[in-house]
Amino acid sequence: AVAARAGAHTTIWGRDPQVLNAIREQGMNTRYLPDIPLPNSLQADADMGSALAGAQAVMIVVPSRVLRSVCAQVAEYIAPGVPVAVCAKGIEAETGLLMTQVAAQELGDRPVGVISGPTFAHETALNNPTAATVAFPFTKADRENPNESVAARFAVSLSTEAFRAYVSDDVVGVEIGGAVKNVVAVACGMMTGAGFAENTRAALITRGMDEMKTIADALGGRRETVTGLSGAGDLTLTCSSPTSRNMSLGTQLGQGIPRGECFEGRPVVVEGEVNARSVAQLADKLVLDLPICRAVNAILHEGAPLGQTFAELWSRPIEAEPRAMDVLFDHPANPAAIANLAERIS
Ligand SMILES: NC(=O)C1=CN([C@@H]2O[C@H](COP(=O)(O)OP(=O)(O)OC[C@H]3O[C@@H](n4cnc5c(N)ncnc54)[C@H](O)[C@@H]3O)[C@@H](O)[C@H]2O)C=CC1
Ligand SMILES: O=C(CO)COP(=O)(O)O
Repeated sequence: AVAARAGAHTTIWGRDPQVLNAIREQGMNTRYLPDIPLPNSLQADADMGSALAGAQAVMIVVPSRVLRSVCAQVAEYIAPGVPVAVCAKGIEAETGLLMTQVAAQELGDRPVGVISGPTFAHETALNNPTAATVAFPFTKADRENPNESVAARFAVSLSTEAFRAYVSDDVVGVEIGGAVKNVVAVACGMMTGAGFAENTRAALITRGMDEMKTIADALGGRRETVTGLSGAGDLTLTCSSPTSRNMSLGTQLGQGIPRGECFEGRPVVVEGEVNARSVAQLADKLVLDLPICRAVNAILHEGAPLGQTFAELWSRPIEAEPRAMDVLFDHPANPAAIANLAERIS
């Protein structure tokens, strides 16, 4: 919808013919965005071959667990050199690869980048003022003529009076923000569901951002990218709103609702659930200190009790902030404090 509003000839491909018919005939995505009028110029096509015929640019917006298979299909239909922007937020569970790395494996030498930011789908579709970051690797030629870089051309093709796109060359930094903020949002939800409020959430957001910087740094991204739209921006959005599926899952679990009964048993894409495990695996492999992400993984995937795990998180030995202060304190955790807080949470 954003690309069509910006004047690009845009076709959406999908699997559900009913949804595609509704987009074509009623100008509405009746299943995912009911009641939001979409631009008349937006085309919809169930045949990927004809949807992609002559495409000059592609955006892939599917859950992270199916990105690889969708990229493999897309590769059959697009010409060499056609740039692909990945909008999925995640880290592949089996390989630990970022979404652009997965896409690059399937798409050969086509330029691959990412579009990410604080962009709840329904608000974006409503044409509310929204901003996001477009990141592609920059070549020497791009630096000499940035207007012609793939990232800038994507940004221009998406710019409307309400949608503002920023450009970056830090693909890793942008991707880490989008993937890891979901895990932190699950943590924020858990503590909100357990009955705590703004102080707790602000602490988790800030310390979660520190974990995002640690991962970005370890993978070759830039720490300052994490303070931008795709990091701090999306973290703030997702950790502040029940609209977020990640925050909402955490809230339900924090209220003691069993996983199978969350979302009233409906299947809902909660990227942070899968990604908690991917991030914990990365932390093991790269020996990273990521206490919040590890706590979420332990609760979701290792049967750790929510109250005890958060109490242990809060009673860790004191440490420096910022980490760059580079000192270590020797101050053991207090078992009585852990027991007290654990009891209050459960
Ligand atoms: N919904 C949002 O506000 C935002 C979502 N994202 C990211 O976009 C990605 C997709 O999320 P949503 O669109 O919200 O999920 P969704 O569950 O609302 O929709 C996913 C879409 O992917 C399709 N799909 C699922 N499996 C498929 C397959 N094997 N082949 C082809 N299509 C398939 C579904 O039919 C559906 O149309 C996620 O990584 C999410 O984190 C990013 C920014 C905002
Ligand atoms: O990534 C999002 C907004 O930027 C959507 O967040 P949820 O997947 O938690 O709903």
